[in-house]
Amino acid sequence: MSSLETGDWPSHVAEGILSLLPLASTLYYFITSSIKFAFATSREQNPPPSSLQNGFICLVTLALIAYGTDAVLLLYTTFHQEQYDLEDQLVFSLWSLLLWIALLRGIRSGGHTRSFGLPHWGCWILYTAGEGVLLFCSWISPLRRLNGGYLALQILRMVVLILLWGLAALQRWVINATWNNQSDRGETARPWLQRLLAKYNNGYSTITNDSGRNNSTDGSNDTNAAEEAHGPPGAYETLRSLIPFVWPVENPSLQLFYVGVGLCLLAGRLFNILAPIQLGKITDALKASNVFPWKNIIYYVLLRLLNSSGGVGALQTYMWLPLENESYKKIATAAFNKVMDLSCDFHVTKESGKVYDNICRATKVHHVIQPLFFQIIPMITDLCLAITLLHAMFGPYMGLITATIIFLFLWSSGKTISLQKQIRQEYIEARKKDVNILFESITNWQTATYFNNIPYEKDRYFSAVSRFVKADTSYKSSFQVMRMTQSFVLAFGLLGVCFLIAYQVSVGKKEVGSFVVSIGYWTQLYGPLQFFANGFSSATINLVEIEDFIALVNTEPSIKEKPGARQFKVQYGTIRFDNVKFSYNDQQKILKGVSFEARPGQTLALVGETGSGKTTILKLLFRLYDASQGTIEIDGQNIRDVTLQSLRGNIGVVPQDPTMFNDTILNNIRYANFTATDEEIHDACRAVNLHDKFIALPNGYQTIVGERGVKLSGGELQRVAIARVIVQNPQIIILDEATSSVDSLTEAHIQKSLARVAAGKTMITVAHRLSTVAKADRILALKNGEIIEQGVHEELVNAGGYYSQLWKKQFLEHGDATKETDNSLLKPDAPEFIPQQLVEL
Ligand SMILES: Nc1ncnc2c1ncn2[C@@H]1O[C@H](COP(=O)(O)OP(=O)(O)OP(=O)(O)O)[C@@H](O)[C@H]1O
Repeated sequence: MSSLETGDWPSHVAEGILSLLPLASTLYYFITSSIKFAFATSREQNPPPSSLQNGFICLVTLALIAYGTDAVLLLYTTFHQEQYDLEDQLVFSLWSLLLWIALLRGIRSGGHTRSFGLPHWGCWILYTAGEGVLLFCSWISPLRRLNGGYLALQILRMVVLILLWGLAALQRWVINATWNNQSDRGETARPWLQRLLAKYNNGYSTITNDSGRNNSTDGSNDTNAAEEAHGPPGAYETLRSLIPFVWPVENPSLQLFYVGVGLCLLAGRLFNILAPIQLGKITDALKASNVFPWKNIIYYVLLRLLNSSGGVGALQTYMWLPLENESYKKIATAAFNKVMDLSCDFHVTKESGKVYDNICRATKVHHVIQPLFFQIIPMITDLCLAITLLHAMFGPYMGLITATIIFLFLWSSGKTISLQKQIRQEYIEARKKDVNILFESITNWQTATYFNNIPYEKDRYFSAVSRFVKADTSYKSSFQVMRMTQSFVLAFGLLGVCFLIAYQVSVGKKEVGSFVVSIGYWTQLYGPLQFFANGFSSATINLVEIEDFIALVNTEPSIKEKPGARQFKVQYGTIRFDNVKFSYNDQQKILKGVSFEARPGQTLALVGETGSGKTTILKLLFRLYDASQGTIEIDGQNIRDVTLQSLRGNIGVVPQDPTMFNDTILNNIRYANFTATDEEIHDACRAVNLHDKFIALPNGYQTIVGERGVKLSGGELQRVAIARVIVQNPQIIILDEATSSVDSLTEAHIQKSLARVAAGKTMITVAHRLSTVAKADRILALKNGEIIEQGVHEELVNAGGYYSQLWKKQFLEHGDATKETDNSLLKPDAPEFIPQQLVEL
């Protein structure tokens, strides 16, 4: 091979390619694989069929061998034939060898996030073009004519590249055909969110099918299997879902802040380039003469100041703060609103601790965005600039050393990051468990105490904390291992750089200032590289946490309003159930075709053995669930066609187990109607026999009722719940065992008051104590989800059927139950109460 001579343009072109091709390809590969690593999508995770993958591996290995042999031949020629002008070719071969090792590694890890794609194809394009031009130059230029061995290797590389293209085309064709053959394109083409939600189905989220019913139990195994096969959604998809929470769409001035942050980052990069050059100038000036380079020193210090946290750093933080706060506000409210909007099925399966933990972690979304903006993007820019500058200023060997160190660094960091991701997942699981047990045990303190299980709860929490601490330790240890490895790699690189520049200075090729400049750039590389792994890993790791939040906000409530749902207009309050069927899950049918009508001014009672479906009927009426078949109408309006807000606003519910906010009695009752006056609330409490009791308390109506109302007795809680409904004054009233914890005397009083409140309204009441419903206008007796008898009390007792059996049983157990409803049992001086609303009527 001939040395290059001036005036021979093919030689110049070849020289340029030899020096720029590996550099350009490395930069390209570095940038695209970093992006791909972070933003890998599920679809790209499909590995190519293994036979094709093996083909790629063989071809790339062949190219590797060609570059390796080329390098060995060049080294041999350099040292044995003492031909020292082959530096360009040698660096080209060694650098290419390094790059192709990285390409081979990427292909071998196919099937994971770094499966080959854009980074590889881009490099192949560059190399095909570069090697093609090199071959052409060798052919037309006598100065570049290659001897046999080199020519054979160059042709071999060209052939390998052409075959790679052929194989790549085949791979595209095979994969497209495979995808098209997956008739419904199965899980691969399914939006990642659905797959993600499917993953959470077992936990707390639901997916609605066409009928709007929860199908969380069906097919979860299938979706999990698919999830395993295709992996979790890519970070790109997660980040894309975050955009609405991070980008201030409706606030252009905040958008400008983003631009400002970007400009600060750019300025930072510029100062990073200028500072070492300035330092080199100072060193050269000091060495050259006795002149005091004060101007250079001031420029240098100024550059350092501008690039510190007191310069653009401060401005950047100042502009970032409102952006961070804005995204916090959006995320916190989005998560809370979503949890509040989700349907009953979510709330009965959720684990409060996990949901709470999830929302708390989601509000830290800026921990993902921050490293991305402040570390990863500047770091990639810094590294690219550093390689280019070092290569341009100190020659190809310097470029080769830098590239080698960066490859080694990325490889070792990549290994630990993927290991960490798994450890972090375990860490998150352990923390969720820990928080959940904490929540559960504290909430269920009473149960734990009644069953003397406080030591058990303590043990349970201790185990959870221990597991968390163990996971935390392995997580932090993995960080240390990563940092140590990185430090070794960087120290190794520094040694190479120092030797190289010191040699160049010692033989007079470079000025002393160059040594300072090179070390300056190298140390600048050191910082961003270390941040790279930390920032990158914390960003990718935080993304794992953010996925939970994304899953939550994308969970669809199973009970949804129809588009264009009307306002519910209650006229009379006629309720009609027509052949209603329902089940909570596929295993058990709860309602098997229930039909009835409740008319205004009437009280309809639902009785029957426990678990027969009474409460379920009330839940369907309130649209906590949707019937799987049949219709429910109120005044001729299907409850599915009206807005939830307007429907629920017209129905007053006293649930089986009412709960209160940890607030005053007054506020708890006013919760049902924020416009209610104190007097109306007092009247409602008189109706449930509580007024005297409340005013006798030291703080009267201002007494705090404790968490969930624990400071009130069961009977008092039920009565406050009835008072709420009285204050709400709805047209339809639902009472589910509303007076089960109340003594007979008080119950009789409440019944009397309720009868007045319910005048002209529709009331559905569920009761086990049949005396409570004996005076109902119609009684429906339920058994196994079916209405087996209906009529008024006397009819049903005389019929001698199911109701009659229940009645007799209670009669035998408790004596003449009817007597309990006898008004004579009321205190002779019991005040006759007429609620305010009735007075107005
Ligand atoms: N969220 C749920 N998920 C699954 N099954 C449920 C759910 N809620 C209730 N069930 C089941 O549905 C059946 C009917 O429950 P429902 O509460 O309607 O009975 P009930 O007649 O009101 O009983 P009780 O008189 O004891 O209150 C029961 O077997 C119950 O276990």
